[in-house]
Amino acid sequence: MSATPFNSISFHRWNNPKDLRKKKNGKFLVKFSVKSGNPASQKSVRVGVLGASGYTGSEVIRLLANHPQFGIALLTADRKAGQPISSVFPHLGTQDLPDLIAIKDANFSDVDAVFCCLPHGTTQEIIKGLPRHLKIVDLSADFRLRDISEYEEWYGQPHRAPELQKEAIYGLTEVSKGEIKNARLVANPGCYPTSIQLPLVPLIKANLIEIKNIIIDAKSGVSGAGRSAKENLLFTEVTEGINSYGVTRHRHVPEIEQGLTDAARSKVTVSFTPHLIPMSRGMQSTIYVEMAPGVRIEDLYQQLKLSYEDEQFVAVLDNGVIPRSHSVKGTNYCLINVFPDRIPGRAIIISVIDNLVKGASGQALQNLNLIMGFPENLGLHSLAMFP
Ligand SMILES: NC(=O)C1=CN([C@@H]2O[C@H](COP(=O)(O)OP(=O)(O)OC[C@H]3O[C@@H](n4cnc5c(N)ncnc54)[C@H](OP(=O)(O)O)[C@@H]3O)[C@@H](O)[C@H]2O)C=CC1
Ligand SMILES: CC(=O)N[C@@H](CCC(=O)OP(=O)(O)O)C(=O)O
Repeated sequence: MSATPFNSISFHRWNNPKDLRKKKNGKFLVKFSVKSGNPASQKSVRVGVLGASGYTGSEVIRLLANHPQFGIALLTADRKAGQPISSVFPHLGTQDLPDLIAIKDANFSDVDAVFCCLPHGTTQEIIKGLPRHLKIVDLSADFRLRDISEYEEWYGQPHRAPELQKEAIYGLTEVSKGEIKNARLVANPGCYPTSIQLPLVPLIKANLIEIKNIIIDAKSGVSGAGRSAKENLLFTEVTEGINSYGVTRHRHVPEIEQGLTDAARSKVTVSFTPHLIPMSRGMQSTIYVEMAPGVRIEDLYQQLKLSYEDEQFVAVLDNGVIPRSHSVKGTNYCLINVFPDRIPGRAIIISVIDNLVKGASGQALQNLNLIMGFPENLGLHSLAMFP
């Protein structure tokens, strides 16, 4: 186990009422183990996090701190291999966690499942080399597109694991729960596609909106781009401004169209423009649609309410209430609402998520819960950090 900066400090845990009742020489005993967290030895499922030194990997670790069944047995990194996680992410230093190691040095025989939090492109090769007993939730884009020629077109490189692609289940939890439960390899959706498909899929399935002329204007916090250094992500480039990117050709377009086409059973195309905005996390998609003939805004609203009435993590807000990214910060929620456009027959849909939670690590945990046969909400109870 790693040495952390906290070792030298006297840390006290006060969370066990039984211990507070113990007395010695008339004084309460309140000093317990320095480290909290979830050593794998005390949990029923041993989990590895590949890419633990990145944003989504660290978010998986944060969420697992509250998980009653999943313990962390393995953490990997690339450039940061060899370091304790506390030196990469001091906020995780209170957890009793293994040090970061390179994937080539990992022993998977004591691991039941992995979260694969690695860059797309490299992930296919790495997953291809993992032992078959592992359940895998892949957060990258490498197994999301069923058609590998589409992958090659949008990601600019050949698919390196076409056989595994056939096995992968696209993990938009609320839409594919049944398949996810039986999956070995889940392709966790991208953050933009999550925020966009959750409102649109039920409306398209119910034939309430036209499948042409769908316009999506989306905005993401900067953590969406990962932790590695890039010029366009410097503070000076991002602060006090808004930057459109991927205009006309963002790689999430085929993923969004794949999900909407499945819902419509006929080809759907969308106009999609993402933007980088000066906040660390959070995402909003504002979606402009045409309602089908004779459909009213109340019909869209009622359909969404009905579709998600039994879902814990997707909520349709009260009539007229505008979803705000603040309300989902740090949580696995997607908040949605629909509004009548001033132009008759058109509607505006607003959907917000935290890109690192429902858009990545939270949904990944929701999916692994299902794969391992647990309630999907285990470890995902946190409320929003507001403001
Ligand atoms: N950020 C987000 O909001 C979302 C991200 N995703 C996807 O999730 C994946 C991870 O994203 P994110 O956490 O943001 O990325 P980061 O760049 O923050 O982290 C990448 C991680 O992968 C490791 N790594 C990089 N290259 C290699 C390699 N060749 N071999 C082994 N390990 C490697 C890094 O190690 P080291 O630090 O040591 O270099 C680091 O731990 C990506 O595919 C991303 O597209 C999906 C949805 C949302
Ligand atoms: C702000 C930002 O740069 N966001 C990323 C998307 C994050 C995500 O969902 O990435 P994956 O599809 O790789 O999983 C982007 O636009 O490429």
